[in-house]
Amino acid sequence: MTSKPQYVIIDLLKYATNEGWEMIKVLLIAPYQGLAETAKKVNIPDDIQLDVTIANLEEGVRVAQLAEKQGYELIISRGGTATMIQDVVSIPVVHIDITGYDMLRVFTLIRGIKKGVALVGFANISQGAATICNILEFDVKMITIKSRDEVRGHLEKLKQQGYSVVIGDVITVQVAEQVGLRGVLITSGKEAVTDAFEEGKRVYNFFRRVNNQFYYFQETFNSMPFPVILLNKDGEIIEKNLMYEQAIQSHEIVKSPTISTIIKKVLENETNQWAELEGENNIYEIQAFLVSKSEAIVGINIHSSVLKTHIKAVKIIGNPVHIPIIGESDQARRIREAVQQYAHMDGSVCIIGESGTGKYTVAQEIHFERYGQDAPIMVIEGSHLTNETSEINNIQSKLLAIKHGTLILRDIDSIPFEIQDSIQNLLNHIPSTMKVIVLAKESLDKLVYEGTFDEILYHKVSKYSLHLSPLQERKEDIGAFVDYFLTEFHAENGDETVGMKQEAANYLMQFDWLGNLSQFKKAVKELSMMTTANYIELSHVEELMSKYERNKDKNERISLDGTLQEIEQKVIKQVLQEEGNNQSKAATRLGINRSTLWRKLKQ
Ligand SMILES: Nc1ncnc2c1ncn2[C@@H]1O[C@H](COP(=O)(O)OP(=O)(O)OP(=O)(O)O)[C@@H](O)[C@H]1O
Repeated sequence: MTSKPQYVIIDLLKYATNEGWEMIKVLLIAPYQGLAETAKKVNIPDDIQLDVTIANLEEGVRVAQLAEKQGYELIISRGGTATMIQDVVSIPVVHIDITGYDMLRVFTLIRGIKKGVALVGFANISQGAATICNILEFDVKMITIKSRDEVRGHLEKLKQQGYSVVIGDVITVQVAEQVGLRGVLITSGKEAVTDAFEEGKRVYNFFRRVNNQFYYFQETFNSMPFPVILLNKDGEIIEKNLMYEQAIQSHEIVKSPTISTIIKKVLENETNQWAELEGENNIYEIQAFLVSKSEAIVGINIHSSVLKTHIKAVKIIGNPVHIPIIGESDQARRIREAVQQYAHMDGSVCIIGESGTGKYTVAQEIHFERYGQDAPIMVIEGSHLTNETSEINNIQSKLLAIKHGTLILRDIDSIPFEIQDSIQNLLNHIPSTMKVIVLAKESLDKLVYEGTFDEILYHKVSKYSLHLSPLQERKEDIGAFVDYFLTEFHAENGDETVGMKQEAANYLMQFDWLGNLSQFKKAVKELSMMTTANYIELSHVEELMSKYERNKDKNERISLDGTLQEIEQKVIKQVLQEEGNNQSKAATRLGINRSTLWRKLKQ
């Protein structure tokens, strides 16, 4: 036995048989010369193309790494060399076991030596050996090691105790020779090598099946038509698909604080999460899902990205929030009741009201009552929809991905007639678990009557309806809205303004607020900015409202739509209104006499 096996690469002995067969390319790395010789003598299965090389421990590892690169599909080796190899290669490694025959052989070899024999090896050797020694009544000291580093210490101690022969694996024999003991190697016989070939075939076939599956998953992952990344709990990328590499140049997505929040939420709640994420120039829509709870891995699909300058027709709100329905008016109470009722009923809801009356807010609240934050809201802006089929398809695929949540379709009354058909089709294929809420400024039945709204779509979207009154019909809520909006600005901007004097609020109530809550909220914001003290005073309101009136006067132009007679009617009515219905004054301004004015009014 050579203490340092020579480094023979790969083609030491070649046993290629059965060309053209689907052969498994196997390399046997023999830690000692005799094993290579044994391999020559066994029948190699037809489907194995075997090469044999001799290399021990570190050298064995180097050979194995090279072999993997050269296309070997399976490695067979023995003892510590096999264990070290399996830690560094990603092809299967089969161990040649030490069998009972091998033990018997070695004990028979040394049967003449009656004393001073020890066996040093890992448990797989020492336990079997102990049984055989007992049966044969051999006096052999058994030492079980857990690591090869222990070998030298044990052998030195054995030497001091007068032992002269040590049985063991390659490493034991090598060290024995170095410390001055006689080493006897437990060799592997033909049976063990034959068994290893059979085991190799079994392991290889299993490995190939698993590998194929992994390959299909890898291919699917890579060919997904949208970017996907897998992240660990610290937000580090552990896998990314090709689309991600091609489409997302910068790392703005992973660096965003939204990502760490969403990862935390997915891991805690074990549910999918949606979010919109703002990059430098783009807005990304992302869906996060749990990949592995135990390893804390979260996947992120990036569904779309649009330039910040582009107005989007679709948006997904992943974390809807609760917005209280403010006020003590009958209308406010009625809305609160309706929210409760509609949230727990299936079927579409149509919310109708002038611009800024709070339709979208009420729709969000219905969602929140129904799902809380457990499901997302998909918002479609009807006024931004175009009749591009890709847009409808995009909405459809997102809806299917969401499955569960609320679809809010804003401004349904402004969807062009030619797209209404596609919308109806979209709603027909919507998952039944989605709640549909549509918002309109005009009554849909009126539009159906006028022929500008599809009747089937109308029936589909308005199982229940809710009308919101303009702000001028619920002026008693103005005070509550002022307080609510001031609190909101306080939280957003750290405003010092904490309230409004009663006379200032009373003054606000005198106006019509044709833009309803949207306009009113803007006015309260402007007032809170004008105020340096804690309370908004009457003087602030007067100043702001006179500015509004001046602008209104400038903007109030009569529309030139209609026939000449209709335009004339509009002019007469406007002048009459401005002159406080005083017909003489109006006639003088219009340059006509009173009877002509009267006749024209009757037309
Ligand atoms: N109950 C409420 N509590 C607090 N704020 C509200 C409430 N209702 C409406 N608002 C605020 O008033 C503004 C207009 O509301 P919202 O967008 O819901 O109205 P809308 O009728 O959907 O408007 P539009 O028809 O113009 O789309 C928003 O800024 C919203 O935050």
